[in-house]
Amino acid sequence: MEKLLSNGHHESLPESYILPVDKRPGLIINKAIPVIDLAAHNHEQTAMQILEAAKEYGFFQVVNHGIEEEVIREMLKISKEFFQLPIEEKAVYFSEDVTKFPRLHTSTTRVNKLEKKVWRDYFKFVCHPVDPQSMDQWPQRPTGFREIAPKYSKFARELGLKILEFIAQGLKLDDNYFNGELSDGTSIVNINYYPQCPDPSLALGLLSHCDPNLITVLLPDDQVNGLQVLHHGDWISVDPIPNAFVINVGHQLEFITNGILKSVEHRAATSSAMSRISIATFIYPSSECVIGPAKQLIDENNGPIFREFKLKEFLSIYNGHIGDTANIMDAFKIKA
Ligand SMILES: O=C(O)CCC(=O)C(=O)O
Ligand SMILES: [Fe+2]
Repeated sequence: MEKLLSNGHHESLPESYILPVDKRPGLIINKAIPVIDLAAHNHEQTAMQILEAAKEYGFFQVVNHGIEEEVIREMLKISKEFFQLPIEEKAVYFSEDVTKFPRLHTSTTRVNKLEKKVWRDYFKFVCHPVDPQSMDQWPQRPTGFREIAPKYSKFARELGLKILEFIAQGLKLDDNYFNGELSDGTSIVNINYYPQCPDPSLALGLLSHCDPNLITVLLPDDQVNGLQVLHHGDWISVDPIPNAFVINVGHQLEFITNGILKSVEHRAATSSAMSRISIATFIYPSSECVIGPAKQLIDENNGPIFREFKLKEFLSIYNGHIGDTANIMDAFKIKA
């Protein structure tokens, strides 16, 4: 079993985590992603705010989203406690098989062509559809994991679907446009754990990437920041707002909106003072559905810029070009 970071003691940064100079976290620009109040009365205005943020930044935070604070607090708590379990207890979830869920893993050199590691352990599980039989493979410890994790992820997924409804309204599509097969694939929750890092200036918790799915609902640690988003060539840091969620556009939403919404590069920096948790809920289209620009967004002045495909084809290209967004998008562009 590859050594988990979360059970090690790290006095200095091992060579295998030291990134080449151009990949290291550098200058951060003092800008912020938009914050959107989901309880505001004027729904049409909220839809427009979401649309503008998703076009300009590919990212925004949402407040007054309706998910109870207690659920959020408990999910962050059990997530931290999970990574603090003794290695023997966690080892049963560790697997090299990427198709296995739930699955615990750490960074590997395999995931990027740099042959460098990133400062992160993670635990992944499927939150939709929930198969009651597979639940007995879920962690029994920390206490409450089996109750809190499904409850939290159901709410997080519903929040994602609600945002998709606003996006559909903003784009003048049918309100239910994203319901059904476009959002009904396997949803995955990824609990990221970034231990205290001996030298955050030389390493990253996650390299720059865009998410492969439709839309992501991210609960960042409320104690320490780490998420950074690329905006017109500048890296900006997302400062956590207690109880807020960060929403980001995945590759599939960029394809379906014919490039109107942007899937934007982001990464996770580490901290020398504290470990950090983030919990990402990824909503995916179903594996059978044909993905491509919405017909309603195409006219004689706006031709389709992406071709149609199925998720399996996308994922094989995405996984073969991890972090190389230009090449991934290019594989689906219609050439003039
Ligand atoms: O840790 C974070 O804030 C970012 C996580 C992320 O980008 C991901 O899991 O895809
Ligand atoms: Fe991501």
